[in-house]
Amino acid sequence: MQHSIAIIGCGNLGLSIANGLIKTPGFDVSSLTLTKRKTESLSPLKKLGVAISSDNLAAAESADIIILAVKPFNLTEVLEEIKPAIGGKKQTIVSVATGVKIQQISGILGDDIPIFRAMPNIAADINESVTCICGINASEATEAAVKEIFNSIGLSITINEDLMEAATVLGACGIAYVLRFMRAMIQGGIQIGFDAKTASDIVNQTVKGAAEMMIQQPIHPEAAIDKVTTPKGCTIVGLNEMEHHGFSAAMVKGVIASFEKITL
Ligand SMILES: NC(=O)C1=CN([C@@H]2O[C@H](COP(=O)(O)OP(=O)(O)OC[C@H]3O[C@@H](n4cnc5c(N)ncnc54)[C@H](OP(=O)(O)O)[C@@H]3O)[C@@H](O)[C@H]2O)C=CC1
Ligand SMILES: O=C(O)[C@@H]1CCC=N1
Repeated sequence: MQHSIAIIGCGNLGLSIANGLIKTPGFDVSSLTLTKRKTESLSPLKKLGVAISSDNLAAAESADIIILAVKPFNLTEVLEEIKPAIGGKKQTIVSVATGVKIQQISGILGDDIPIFRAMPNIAADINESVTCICGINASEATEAAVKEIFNSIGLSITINEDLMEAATVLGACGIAYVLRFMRAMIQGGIQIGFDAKTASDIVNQTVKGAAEMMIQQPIHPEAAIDKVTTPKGCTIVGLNEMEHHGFSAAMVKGVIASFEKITL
């Protein structure tokens, strides 16, 4: 039986998760409730049969699995608001809030509640997220149900909670890093002669091909790069010029800066 799911705080990420769930073959849209305070932006989903509400407590009461997708600074008030609904039928809580520990959530809701942290990214919208997950107090069946949700919107990976901030950087911030890289490559493509649309088409498929190749043939990226870099050729000249300008160093330093922003 499909679990009923409430997504509380349906903004950028919550909506991506909702869209991914709705696109999942066999997903029963009537099992999904989405909340936010101003619900107008969710009206297209209402037409699909999804329940839309600004009543977090009622949404929590009616759901088996409650995904909390508000900003970290809104989480405490939302937890206090839904607390009366939690505990009786032992709903499962899944927080995607950056940097908020399970202990902070159980401190409000209770020590015996199944609580997960999940870190998806906005590619959930097209069922291509990666979602790192950790949790407490969950039965095998409950954990399987949570993983089923995130596997339906991409790939889920179970990790220890102490890696959750690193997972946020690599998977959730990571999609923005990749998009910035793509933008730069498109800009380069325009400078050497393509119109923006053609440059984007070439870059999109090139990045998709590189990612798909690493997924299907998981070798070290540098081993694949060796296959492209003709001695004295144009690829190595371009790569070396990028490194002279700090390409890899900039990426590593950016990853660390994001990590420090969450952890320090
Ligand atoms: N964006 C991303 O790529 C990622 C975000 N995250 C995390 O996900 C969470 C959401 O981020 P994001 O989607 O970007 O943020 P958004 O601001 O886009 O979404 C949060 C939503 O919560 C709603 N909201 C605020 N207060 C309440 C409330 N009391 N009750 C119900 N809804 C409320 C807001 O809508 P309204 O004002 O109408 O209520 C808003 O649309 C954050 O904790 C973030 O750290 C994690 C990974 C990736
Ligand atoms: O930038 C942020 O704070 C959130 C967390 C990961 C993605 N967006």
